[in-house]
Amino acid sequence: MDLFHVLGSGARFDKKRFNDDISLFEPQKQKKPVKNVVNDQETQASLLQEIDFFHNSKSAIIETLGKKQLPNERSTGNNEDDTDDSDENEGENEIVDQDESTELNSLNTQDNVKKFRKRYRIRVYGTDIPNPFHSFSDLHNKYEFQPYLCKNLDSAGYKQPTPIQMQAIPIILHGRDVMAMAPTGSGKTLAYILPILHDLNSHKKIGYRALIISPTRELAKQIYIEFKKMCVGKKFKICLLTKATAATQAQDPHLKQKFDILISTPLRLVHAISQDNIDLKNVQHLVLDEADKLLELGFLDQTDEIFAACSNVKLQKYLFSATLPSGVESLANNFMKDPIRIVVGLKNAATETIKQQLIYVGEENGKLTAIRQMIQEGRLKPPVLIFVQSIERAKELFHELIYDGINVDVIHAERTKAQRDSIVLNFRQGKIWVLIATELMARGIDFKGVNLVINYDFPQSIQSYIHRIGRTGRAGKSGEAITYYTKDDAPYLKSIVNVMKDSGCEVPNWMLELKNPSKESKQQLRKKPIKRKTIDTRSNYDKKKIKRKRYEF
Ligand SMILES: Nc1ncnc2c1ncn2[C@@H]1O[C@H](COP(=O)(O)OP(=O)(O)OP(=O)(O)O)[C@@H](O)[C@H]1O
Repeated sequence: MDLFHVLGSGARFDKKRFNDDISLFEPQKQKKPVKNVVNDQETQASLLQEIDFFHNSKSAIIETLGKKQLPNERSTGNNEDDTDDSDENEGENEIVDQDESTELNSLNTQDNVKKFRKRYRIRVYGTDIPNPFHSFSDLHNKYEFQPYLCKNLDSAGYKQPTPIQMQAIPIILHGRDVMAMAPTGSGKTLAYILPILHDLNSHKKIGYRALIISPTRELAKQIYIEFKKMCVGKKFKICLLTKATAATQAQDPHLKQKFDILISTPLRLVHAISQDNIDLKNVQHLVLDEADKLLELGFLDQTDEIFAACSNVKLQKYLFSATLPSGVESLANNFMKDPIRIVVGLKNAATETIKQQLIYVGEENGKLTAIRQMIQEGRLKPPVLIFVQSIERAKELFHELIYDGINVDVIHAERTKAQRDSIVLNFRQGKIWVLIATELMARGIDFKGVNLVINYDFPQSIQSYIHRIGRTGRAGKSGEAITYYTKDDAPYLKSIVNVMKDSGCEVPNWMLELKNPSKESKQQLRKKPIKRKTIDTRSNYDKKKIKRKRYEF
């Protein structure tokens, strides 16, 4: 049976209309190369030069500096840069001539290091900053990475490090705290996994030595899988803290010593700490993935408790996110030790491979009309992620779209864990074409092939916008994001317009001339979403008719 039939069972499809999409799920056909959304050739060439981190380009092997000459590799100067936020994005578009690249890759002078960073749009702030590295083979040559790591990188198809990896890995290896901000889908996970595994060296029976905190269990699971992938050939013991694994460790105190790495959400971990089921005193590496989320009011107390439980004097802390607002950075400075800040690309900006659009839909029901039009015209190219602002609205939208003959599902915090796991898996495998989601799915989740993100409901903050649309356009691929707005959303439009402009999207002049929303109104929106009309476009007669029809089958 062809894969399309298996995946589409139970749904009504117009095979003619969705012919292009069906071919996506046919394994025997070679996928067409993804077209870059940037049309202008010159812009495309320069963008590719900057953002093509995932390209399998030929790399000049860095000159081997012999065995661990760690101190000599550092920059000699102090703060390479230390401007306030408004100036941080200046000079972003300067690109280093490609001819210079081979020379730069040797990174043997501070001038080359500076140019190298500029080329990869890496900015660093702090004192005594270690140099970046250029290719994964440098990790073996310079830092004596064990062969199993190089082998696993190769098996995963990771040929070239991404800019955040180039800079964060050496900094962590030099024992420093890090605050790292890099675009969505740019490989931040691997940027901390590799140096942690290298430093842990091998399995030891002394209890947890690395701890990774993630705001959602879906992301925690994804991180766990990535760790596992990089550990093949090594006997590290990794624990993804769940109700079940916490209970087992509670029953058998010896298990506390068995694991090297712990991955958890804050609430689950705080509960385990309070029950005395987890001992974090040997933790040397603490990662806050999606750090700005974990340092928001809702999570702050829990994060604080976790910090208190990590009492090892040698503890290194790492904050990673695509967005780190200035307030969060100041807060972080209070608990980090002489941290180095890394910013890749523009600060708090969207990934440049995403084509972003703002669409005015008038009233609330204009949104469904717009989606239905896309379905009818065959423009809704799966896989598609649709974000709404509440669980209630996710359910409502699901009950509308389920009757539109598309393979749709919905994910939110009220679904059971088993349902959530199976939805994520089915969406990854292409069994679900359109997934309606709440903010739960906005951060970190790596669905590689998402073609389109629709912000059905206007996001409540810039950070939310950047993370939501960042579910597409990952790992150098192109993607599309559409944000619907109504009259009620109009006062906040300019915030999104600014992000679009900064990430190189074309924006009409009238939008650029809009007024920025005030700080107060932004704060208000962040706290409370706009009140919206229920999503319900069908008459009772239609609903009964549809129900009857389904019953007849
Ligand atoms: N060096 C590399 N070469 C090729 N692909 C890579 C490399 N590093 C990571 N990837 C892939 O890039 C994708 C995105 O990585 P990751 O999920 O770590 O992004 P991220 O920066 O954490 O994004 P987000 O901010 O959305 O959490 C993943 O599919 C990962 O496997």
